[in-house]
Amino acid sequence: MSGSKKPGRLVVVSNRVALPQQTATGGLASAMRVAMRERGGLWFGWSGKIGTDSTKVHRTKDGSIDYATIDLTRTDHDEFYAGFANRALWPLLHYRPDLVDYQRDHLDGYLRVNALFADHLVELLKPDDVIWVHDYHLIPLAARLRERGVKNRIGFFLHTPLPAAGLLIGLPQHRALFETLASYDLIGLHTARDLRALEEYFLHEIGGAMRPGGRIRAANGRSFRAGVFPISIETALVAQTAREAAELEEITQLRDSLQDRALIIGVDRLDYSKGLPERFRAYAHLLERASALHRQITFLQIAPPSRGSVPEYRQIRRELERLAGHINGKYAAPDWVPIRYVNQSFPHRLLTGYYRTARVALITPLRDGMNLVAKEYVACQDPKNPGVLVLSRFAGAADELTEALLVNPADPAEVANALERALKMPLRERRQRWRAMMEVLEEHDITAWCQSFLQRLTS
Ligand SMILES: O=P(O)(O)OC[C@H]1O[C@H](O[C@H]2O[C@H](CO)[C@@H](O)[C@H](O)[C@H]2O)[C@H](O)[C@@H](O)[C@@H]1O
Ligand SMILES: O=c1ccn([C@@H]2O[C@H](COP(=O)(O)OP(=O)(O)O)[C@@H](O)[C@H]2O)c(=O)[nH]1
Repeated sequence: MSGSKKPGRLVVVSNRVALPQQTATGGLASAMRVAMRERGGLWFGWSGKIGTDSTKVHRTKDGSIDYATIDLTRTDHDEFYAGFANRALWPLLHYRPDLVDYQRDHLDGYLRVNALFADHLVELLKPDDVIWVHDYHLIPLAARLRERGVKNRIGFFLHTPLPAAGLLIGLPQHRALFETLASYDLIGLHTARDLRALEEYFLHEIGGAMRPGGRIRAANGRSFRAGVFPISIETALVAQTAREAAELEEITQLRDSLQDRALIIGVDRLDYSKGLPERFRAYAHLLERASALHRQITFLQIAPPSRGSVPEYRQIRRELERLAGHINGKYAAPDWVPIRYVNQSFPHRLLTGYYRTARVALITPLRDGMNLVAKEYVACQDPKNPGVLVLSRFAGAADELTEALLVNPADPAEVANALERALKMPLRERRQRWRAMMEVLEEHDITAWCQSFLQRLTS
């Protein structure tokens, strides 16, 4: 697209859509809501509802964003979302082949819903629209659109990690699925490791070839580009919201309830990829080892339930209830509860105040595409007295937030050591580390992310 030509309308397509007035507890929805607000355009996806008619498109508008959503039938929801996307692809992409439950009818449902999305989209598209498809739910969407004659630029962003080819090939029918990525013009990933995995897969499993300018040519002759685009947050606004949130009644209540104890915070969807049982065990390890810290600290874990129709998610919920009960039973005193475990989601504004109140954020996923909570925590700190981020080296965010205390989440002793170090860290070191991370987030915010992807897609 030439520099002087007005860019075409942006059409974002994702399974999860952040509809107006909804709390968006996932990173994709919260990030794309901000990106869409700035640029405007059409956002197409699932309404979040199960209905009997998926042929009807619901339209609504919020400022410059036009929303078009469809309900999913019970069968489509179970096979596409709860089935193939979240019981086969999600564990595979998060390095958990042991949890992959591949079922042929789930794959059929996944392909059917992708075709359904394509059927709806062709009715909504204009010739100069720039289409940006998001995440593992919609890998074959560009191929289905191309079959229907769509010639527009189509980009794809994968919000999860991408594991090495050796793992990807364990998925039955992997080639038929992943080869369709070649129908996109540009594929975005969070980290260099994810990009290497994509290249390796196409070169060694699909029989593709690298072309000048980082292009990858697939076996069918189509070529596409791929690049690293780490997603981010609206840094300045998040920081401002946190400053203002300090005055909210809920934040005062939290502060009063702490009685000068240092707050450690974790905020994660209740997902096995987030390493919550390992985190609870690491905290217990610290309590066991450092009795001087008893009554001095409080760990608040916010964990809104997620994907409750998938059995592994119900199981992790039971496991955490048991662990939290066990740890509190063992270490609590009449006037102190070591873990506050809350299965509820909170509006973003309130979260920013919680982050600012916390001396430490304990964010230890076993694998995570990015982890926006880590970035939000940093942006919310008081520059004069910032808290410390303890972060899993397996979150995409660790590639940029190198001044966090980086840990292997599977090692309770290592996490407990980092936690203790964070709690005792002198102000000077806290400030140095925070400043370095904040500079990264100020330069690479969500606007920069969105612009860099779309500029590459349209150039
Ligand atoms: O839509 P749900 O099934 O309720 O799940 C919520 C979202 O979870 C995942 O989020 C990812 O995207 C974030 C932003 O890029 C990233 O920081 C995080 O590491 C990822 O886990 C999922 O990829 C989304 O599709 C879901 O909407
Ligand atoms: O109660 C909650 C819990 C989480 N979030 C938001 O949900 C997003 C989670 O994104 P992240 O990338 O950390 O993980 P994901 O859930 O997408 O895997 C962040 O913007 C959080 O602020 C929220 O608004 N309320």
